Formats: sequence, C-alpha cells, structure tokens
Amino acid sequence: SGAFEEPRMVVRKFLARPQLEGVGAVVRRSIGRFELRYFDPFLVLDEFSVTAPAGFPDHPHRGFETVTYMLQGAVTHEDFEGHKGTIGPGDLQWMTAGRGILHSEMPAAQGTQKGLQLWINLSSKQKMIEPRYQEISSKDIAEATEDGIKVRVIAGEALGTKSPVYTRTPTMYLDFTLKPGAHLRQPIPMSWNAFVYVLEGEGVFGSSKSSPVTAHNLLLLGSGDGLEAWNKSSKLLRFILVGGQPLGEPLVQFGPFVMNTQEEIDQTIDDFENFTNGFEKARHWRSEAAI
Ligand SMILES: Nc1ccc(F)c(C(=O)c2c[nH]c3ncc(Cl)cc23)c1F
Ligand SMILES: [Fe+3]
Repeated sequence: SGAFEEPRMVVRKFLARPQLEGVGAVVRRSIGRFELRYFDPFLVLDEFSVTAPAGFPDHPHRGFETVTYMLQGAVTHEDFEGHKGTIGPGDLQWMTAGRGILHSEMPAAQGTQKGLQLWINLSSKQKMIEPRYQEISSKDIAEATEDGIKVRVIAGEALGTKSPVYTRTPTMYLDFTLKPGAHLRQPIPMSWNAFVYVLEGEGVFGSSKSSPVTAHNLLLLGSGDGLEAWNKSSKLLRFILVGGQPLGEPLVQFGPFVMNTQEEIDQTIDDFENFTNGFEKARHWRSEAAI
C-alpha cells in the first residue's frame, strides 16, 4: 500500500526514568509525570518492575480504566468484590474502575515481575458506571505476522486482525515486534492522540531519516493518518503503539481518583471515607496479600 496522506511525525521524546511507587515497587512513568501530566485520554503509562515483598497493596480507583499487560512474571490482583486472579506473562487485564474499585496488585511469583500499566480516562457520562473486567490470557490475544512484523493486538486492529476488547474510550493498543530490516505502516484515526513507547532494541519512527530511539523512551506523535517505523538495527525492535480519541473534558485528579470537577473529587474522597456510592464494600475489606 502507498505511503500515508499525512504520516505522523515524532513531536516530543521523553526518557522514562525509574521512580518509587506503591510499596517498594519501581515504575518508569512516562505519561503522568510532571512534564507530561495528561495526554488526552491517557493519564499514566507505567513500565513497572516489582519483586516480592514489594507491590501495590490495597488502593482505590474511580473514574478511569487501568490496562495491565504483563511482559515478564505475574501479578495477583484481588478486589473488594471478591474478584481475584493472576495475570501471567503476556496476559492482559483491562479493568474499568468506573464508580469505584478497591484492590491490591502484588507479585504472584518469586523474582522480578515486569509489565505495563496504562490509565485511560473515562468520559464524564461513564465515570460512575459499574466496575467491569475484561481479561484475556496470552494465548487468546489476537496476533498476526507479516513481512518481519509481529503484532499482538491488545485493542483495536492491525494487519487485518482485531482485538475482542471493548474500549469505552475508543483506543488502539498494539504490541509490535519488528525483525531487522522490517518496515511498518500502521493506520491511525486522524482525530486520535497517539504515542509510541519503546520496550526493546532501537527503532526509527515517523521519517526514515530520523535518529534511532532506544528502550524506555516515549514518543508523542503529531497529527496524521498513520505511523511508519523501521528497524535498521541488527536486533529485534519491540514497541507499543497506543492511540485514543481525546475526550476534551475538564480534568481534576487526586491520585487514583480522576473526575471532572473539584466538587466531584471532594465527593469521591467523602465516598471513600464514608463507604458510599460504590465504596460500600471498602468498609470491611482487606486484601489477603496485605504486607
Ligand atoms: N500508590 C499508588 C496509588 C495509586 C495506584 F494506582 C497505585 C498502583 O497500584 C500502581 C501505579 N502504577 C502501577 N503499575 C502497575 C501496577 Cl500492577 C500497579 C500500579 C499505587 F501504587
Ligand atoms: Fe490499581
């Protein structure tokens, strides 16, 4: 197929550096750090690394979705509704917190567990919906290969392959591995915000003349109808391409509470402290994994 009408170029690049999060866990936060507070509709992208006894003990969420994708090892999650499970290597958990979740996310095995957690904002109309989970095991994740390119379709569509994940905020989330010499052309809806996060190797993005980008770098893409990428190195290149339809709504965030007005945040804090409006079961619940 021909090149794009308007190929998206890299407009900003951030190297995500390790910082502490949870209890003793380390995350490389790219979106959500001071210099890149919100990239509508995305609130946080954490590349996390956690070794027991560290972890993410009991904490709440309201008003958005968390997408946990394991790269190595496994994490056990359990919430105040009694929903419990283990997300293993390559598995996906798409959690719609909606009106409220209280849960823990702890290492499920010895050694270092690594993965990505993306926070996607919900529209004002959807912020107080019932919590929902979409969980897909690694073997069931839609995958396609073509011309030295392998894609695992977490959300959206690529190389003619679609993910079953329902995205309340329209989102694409693609995990690409390019062999040396491979060249990718991936369409992206014109109106969506999109970024690349490099996981492994080094890649050339946007223009074939731009300089190679290495792991742990987040690339904000400018406007356009698609992304071109090249692997001009001798090693494998692995990166995620994520795009989403901007919500264009006011944002007021207080840690893991993300609403549209200060009043809604005050109400949320009140709900969490008084166990109301979706936090009822937070009154007596503690995770078994509590340290
Ligand atoms: N303090 C605090 C406050 C709010 C949180 F949501 C969290 C938290 O749970 C995480 C933040 N990044 C993450 N990456 C991966 C995983 Cl599995 C969990 C998290 C946390 F730790
Ligand atoms: Fe969480």
